[in-house]
Amino acid sequence: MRIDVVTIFPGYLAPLREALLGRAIEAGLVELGVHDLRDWTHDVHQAVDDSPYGGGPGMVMRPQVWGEALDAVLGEEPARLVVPTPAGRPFTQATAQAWAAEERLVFACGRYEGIDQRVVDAYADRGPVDEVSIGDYVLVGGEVAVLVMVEAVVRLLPGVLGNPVSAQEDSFSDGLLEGPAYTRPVSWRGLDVPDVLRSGNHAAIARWRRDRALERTAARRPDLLDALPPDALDRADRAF
Ligand SMILES: COc1cc(COC(=O)c2cn[nH]c2)cc(-c2cccnc2)c1
Repeated sequence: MRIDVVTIFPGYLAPLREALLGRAIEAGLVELGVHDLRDWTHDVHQAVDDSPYGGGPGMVMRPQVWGEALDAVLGEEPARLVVPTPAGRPFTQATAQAWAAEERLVFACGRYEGIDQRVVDAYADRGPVDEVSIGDYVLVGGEVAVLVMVEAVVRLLPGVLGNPVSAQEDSFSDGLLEGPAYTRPVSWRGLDVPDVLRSGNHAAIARWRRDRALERTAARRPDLLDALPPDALDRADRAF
C-alpha cells in the first residue's frame, strides 16, 4: 500500500515514521509520502487560503493550490482520496478494514474552515473521494485525524502486527467493546485478578470474557448493541 499526505505542516506527520508504523515502512509493507502543500503555490506569500464567499468567520483553502498539488501527487495511478473533516461520514473499524485492501490512499489535510468544496467535487469523477470524521469535535487541521486513520489501517496490513490474530479479535470486530484485561501480579494494591482467568477452564473463561464485553458495551455504547445483527446474541448473551 502507498499512502500520500498533503499538508501545510509536514512535520505533524513525523510520528508515522516512528515505532510500529516506522518498521512497516522500513520493511516495505507500506510506502509513505508527505508533501508540503505550499510547494504548489506561486506567490511570494505562498498563500493557501482566502476569505469565504458569502462571508462568515475564518478562511477557506484555495482550490487552485489543492488542484495542482493533488494532480501532482495523484498522477495517473488510481487512489482513494480522503479528506478528514468534522462534516464527514464516521471513520470506523469497518472503514479501516475496507481501506486496508486499497492499493493507494491520498490524504488531504484541511486547515482553517476547510477546503473549497470544488476540490472534492472535481476529484469525485476521477475516483473515490471520502470526506470522513474521526469524531464529533473540531480540530485545527486534518493532520491529527490522518495519524489516527493511518495507524488504524496500517496495523491491519499483513505482516505489520506481530500477532495478526489480535487484528481479528479487535474491539468492534465482533461488534462489542473489549472487556477488561489482566496480567501479573495476581494481587496488586489489594486488587486481585478474577479467579476464572486462572482456572484453566477455557469455556468458563470465554463465557466470562463475553459477559464482561456485553456488560461494558451495554454500559458505555448501547448504540453498538442496538446495531448488532439479531443473530449476533445467543440466549446466554441475552442474560444481559
Ligand atoms: C477539511 O475541512 C476541515 C477539516 C478540519 C480538521 O478535521 C477535523 O477537525 C476533524 C476530523 N474528524 N473530526 C474532526 C477542520 C475543519 C474546521 C475547522 C474549524 C471550523 N469548522 C471546520 C474543516
